Amino acid sequence: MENASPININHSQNRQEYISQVVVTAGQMRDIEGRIFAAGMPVAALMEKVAGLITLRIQELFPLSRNIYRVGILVGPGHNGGDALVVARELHFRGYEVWIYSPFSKLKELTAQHWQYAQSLGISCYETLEQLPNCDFLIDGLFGFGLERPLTDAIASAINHFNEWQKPIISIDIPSGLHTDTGEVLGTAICATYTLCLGLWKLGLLQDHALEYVGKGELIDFDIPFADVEAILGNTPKIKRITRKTALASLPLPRPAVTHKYKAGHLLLICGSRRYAGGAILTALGARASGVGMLSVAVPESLKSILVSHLPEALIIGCPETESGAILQLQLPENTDLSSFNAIACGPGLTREATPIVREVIESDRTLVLDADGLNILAQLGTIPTLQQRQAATVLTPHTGEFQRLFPDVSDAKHDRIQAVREAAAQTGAVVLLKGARTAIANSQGVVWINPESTPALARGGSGDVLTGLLGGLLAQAATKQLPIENIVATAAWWHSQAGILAAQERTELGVDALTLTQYLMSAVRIQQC
Ligand SMILES: NC(=O)C1=CN([C@@H]2O[C@H](COP(=O)(O)OP(=O)(O)OC[C@H]3O[C@@H](n4cnc5c(N)ncnc54)[C@H](O)[C@@H]3O)[C@@H](O)[C@H]2O)[C@@H](O)CC1
Ligand SMILES: [K+]
Repeated sequence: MENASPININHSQNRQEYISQVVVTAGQMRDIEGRIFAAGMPVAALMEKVAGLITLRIQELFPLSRNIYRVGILVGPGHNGGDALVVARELHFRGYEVWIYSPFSKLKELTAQHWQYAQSLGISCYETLEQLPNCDFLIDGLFGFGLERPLTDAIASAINHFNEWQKPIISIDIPSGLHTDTGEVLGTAICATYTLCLGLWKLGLLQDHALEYVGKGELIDFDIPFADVEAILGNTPKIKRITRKTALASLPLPRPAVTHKYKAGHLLLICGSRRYAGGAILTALGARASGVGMLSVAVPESLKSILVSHLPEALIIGCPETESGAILQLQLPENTDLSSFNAIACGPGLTREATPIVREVIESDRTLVLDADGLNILAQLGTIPTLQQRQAATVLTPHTGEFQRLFPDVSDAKHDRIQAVREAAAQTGAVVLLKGARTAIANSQGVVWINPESTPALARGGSGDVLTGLLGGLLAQAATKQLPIENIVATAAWWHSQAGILAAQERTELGVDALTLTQYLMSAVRIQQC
């Protein structure tokens, strides 16, 4: 996975990979576009090119060979509307039955010219909703990255009206009504079936609250020169989408021909309580799937036999326990201390009684993953600032609730998850993985990875425990390598999601319990490697 070194974008075979990683804000896109225009590309020519590509994609999605399609085109005042008008004209020439709707009295100059030309071609144009004909699908060119303020009531009710039609909607660049950076709904928004994002992925499309509006997101590459992207984003873009290629690059595959179990990493899991025995098993099964060379699992003594029966290959360490069955004290085998391990993952199922254990692992000099009760205890201890002083990497893996308890004073994680996870990483010096439909991972230098593909099938108890084990196992194996920690965390998030997607394909979204998920981890990687 590229991070420390710049992505080599000078080879054409790398273009697609690079383009699929880059994520931009509205401001960055405007600056990139500004450079292209300043270099001499006419605005109208670029609009023609982009709209031509959109038209081709629409023809693939709704081929005339199958049907005679009637298309409604929604046109806004800016260049998003201009794109839509060029698409309207092209679809009209290709034989689609097209009508245009635009309620705006004032259009940008280029958009107004296209409107006038469309009218001259005899395409029906409407300014009000009342007499609109029926259609088979709609194209949304109301607003793109130029939407900067909440919608007026009139536009909002028009958008609601079209959503109620329940026809497929193809949004150009971004569903109208969404904020390009935060994905926030600015009043109301088009519920798209497809979003054809232009040139580079817009950040808002990767924010959780945008997902129900985006539909299937696709990128339309219109040959933005690398130099212009680099000039605005720098050599290494700070916010990136995890791709298959970047994720596979941080996997410990292939294994060296000559190795032994201790060279393949030694992970210590600290998890479980009498109340939450299952969490310990799931965490350990996640770790098993990582291929880690040696797995030790510290659990309360009363859980030892059940862990042994599920994981005969692991070293199960039974620890003294409290009256209610939480780990009272870490009791490692003779000649072993925390520095004997390459990485430690601590938290699932511990209960909040295990406070001294969490304190102890934070004080260790080992790469540390804190999850679940590990995070709740951390929030109670109020030791977040001390994480900066740790001698090894720390990874925190909160869901939104845990995040809010841990970081009450950072930006609202519900409003802008990317900003929130960045602030949390800067505050702690840790790599922070904020779980969600689009899990986001940040390091303290502001590098962010976003997992662009997942499944709601993973929204189930125990799924996070599997991730913690898997991540711990990958970190233990990477201990001797020079890979950035956030890249390994991104790989774990991607792998976990891919297993969920595969399991959901075979078993439906209802069939992916956490134990089943562990059984799909290996096949998910095997399929992705092919
Ligand atoms: N980035 C690029 O390189 C390209 C961009 N193009 C298109 O251009 C779009 C951006 O164009 P624009 O900058 O003109 O912006 P938009 O078309 O997104 O809309 C901006 C217009 O809407 C108005 N507006 C903003 N908020 C409003 C609100 N709440 N209610 C009513 N009106 C509001 C603004 O005053 C402005 O007139 C992109 O999304 C894309 O579709 C393409 O044409 C060509 C290539
Ligand atoms: K749009």
